[in-house]
Amino acid sequence: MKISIENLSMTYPTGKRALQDISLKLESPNLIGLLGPNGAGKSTLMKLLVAGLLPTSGKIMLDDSPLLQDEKRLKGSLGYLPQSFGLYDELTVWQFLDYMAALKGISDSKDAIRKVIEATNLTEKRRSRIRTLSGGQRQRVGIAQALLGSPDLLIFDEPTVGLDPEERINFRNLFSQTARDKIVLLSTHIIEDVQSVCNQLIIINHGRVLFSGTPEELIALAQGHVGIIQLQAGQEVSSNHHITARVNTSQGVQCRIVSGDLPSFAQVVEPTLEDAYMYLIAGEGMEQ
Ligand SMILES: Nc1ncnc2c1ncn2[C@@H]1O[C@H](COP(=O)(O)OP(=O)(O)OP(=O)(O)O)[C@@H](O)[C@H]1O
Repeated sequence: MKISIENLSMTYPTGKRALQDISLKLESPNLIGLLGPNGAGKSTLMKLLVAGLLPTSGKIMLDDSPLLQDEKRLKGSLGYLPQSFGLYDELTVWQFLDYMAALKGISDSKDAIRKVIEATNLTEKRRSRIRTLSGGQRQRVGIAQALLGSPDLLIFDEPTVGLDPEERINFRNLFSQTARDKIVLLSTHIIEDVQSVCNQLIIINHGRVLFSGTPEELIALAQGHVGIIQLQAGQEVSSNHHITARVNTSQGVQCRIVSGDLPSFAQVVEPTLEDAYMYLIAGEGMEQ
């Protein structure tokens, strides 16, 4: 599967320009992390990709036909976990997934449900009513319904919200396995979620694409722009630099900073993915 996003813009009826002239190519197999601060436009992009919203201008091509012309095909090959997902509280996990399987037109639903229940570690909870589940378990049910029928395109809007660290690791592994022959696009605020598993990262801010490439390419952008400085009592970091960590030591305060222009006394260090992300996002307001 190949998705081509061409000059896509979205302005809400309120006049809010959520996306501005976005062009991107997504190809399977690929696990893609969509990163950006609150309000950057991530959910809007995802809703446009699942034809839940119509763009103001531009288009999305699914293989070689326009997405909106081929909505039926899209629905058959799509798994989507929206950011807020209404579950039917009185149904059991199995009943809910059975209902979702029927909506998706899956014929061998028993087998399909069993597979996603196992993948999301819900076997013990399959007969529990959804209202009795914890936040993390409910999130797992949301992920399970998206996986039903093994769709070629999976879109997860903040799938790891509400999951504890162990569950987050399990899900990272699950996304990575799932993406072996599919496109999985996941949005998150948590860099660790994408660090070890995504082969493509897309960073958006203020409705524009700031970066699309591999994690290594993102890190390379920040080379020479991350350093450690030691502050004496009463000394402050200039507002041109962005602090990513601050540790109190016996000699004073040690700060890790990212900056377009590191001070000469900074000890230059290798950037992490988080540093590189901060460099890119904060860079819009930094002196270069
Ligand atoms: N239905 C809507 N009507 C008007 N404005 C909207 C609507 N939905 C989103 N917006 C605005 O569009 C911008 C992008 O929102 P969007 O939800 O796509 O961002 P996001 O990156 O997903 O943010 P978050 O990480 O907080 O979920 C924001 O300024 C938001 O307030």
